[in-house]
Amino acid sequence: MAFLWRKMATSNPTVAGEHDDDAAPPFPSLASAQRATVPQIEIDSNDVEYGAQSGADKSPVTIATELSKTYMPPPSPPRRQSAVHSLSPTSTPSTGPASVVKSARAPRTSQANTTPSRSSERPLPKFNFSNVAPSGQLAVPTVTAPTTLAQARQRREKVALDPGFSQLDWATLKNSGKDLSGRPNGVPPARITLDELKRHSTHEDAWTALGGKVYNISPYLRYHPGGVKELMRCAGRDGTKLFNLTHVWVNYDRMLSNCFVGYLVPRNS
Ligand code: HEM
Repeated sequence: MAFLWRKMATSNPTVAGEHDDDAAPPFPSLASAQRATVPQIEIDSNDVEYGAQSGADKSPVTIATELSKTYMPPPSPPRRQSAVHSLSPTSTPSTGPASVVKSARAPRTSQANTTPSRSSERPLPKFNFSNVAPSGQLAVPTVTAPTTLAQARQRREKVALDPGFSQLDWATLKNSGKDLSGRPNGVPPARITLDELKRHSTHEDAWTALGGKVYNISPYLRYHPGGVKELMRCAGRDGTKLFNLTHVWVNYDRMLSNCFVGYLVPRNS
């Protein structure tokens, strides 16, 4: 190794010019600080081996290559021209911070026209129409019309209640504590037969039996979300089955507590 250095460092330029094999590598230069710091170790060339190959047998090109590997040139200073800068091909590179910010700005329209990566020039992604209905609308499940009378009856009709007759209004009226049963004050709940029940089947005087209890439903008629007509279907009779078929989840006993008239009893009791 040292032999090679000595050979290169002390070689006569004239001779080197004549014998290019002895030319020093272009870097570092002969007067460089790197060369000055290289330890000068006196080693006989016969003691130096590069693997199985002796240093004396190596070509100058190989030697220069290996030396340049040992002492690589310092990296070049980082350039201020970033990748963002390449978006603006006409701007000149600068090293100041302000220029960095400037170079990071989006290109002007005239300049951007020369940039092929603009989103407006990119081809639109292909849309998959397989999940679109033939009509052009999204294939959302549609509501099918009832096919049987039973289905039509099961579908509930929305009834527009008159102002002041909402469920909240009914709750307010009920919670007022007013007796809505129609019974004279102080009269205890009656024992009502089916014959008696049948005699109360008009809008102004409508009774129905639900779960063995008879209620005066006339005050509730206009509050019923299902409408007066539907509610009147159970007037003057036992409406338990019809009620449960319609909306078994409704707590009728609490809703109609003020409308309680009496208990339904067998005909001959
Ligand atoms: C006196 C007993 C009854 C009471 C206290 C009552 C009360 C109610 C209440 C609170 C609702 C709203 C429930 C909900 O939307 O989930 C309702 C809805 C309804 N009720 Fe009644 N109901 C009675 C009897 C009946 C009867 C006998 C029928 C007819 C057979 C009927 C037909 C309906 C219908 C069709 C709706 C649906 C209204 C809608 O969805 O807008 N109800 N009822």
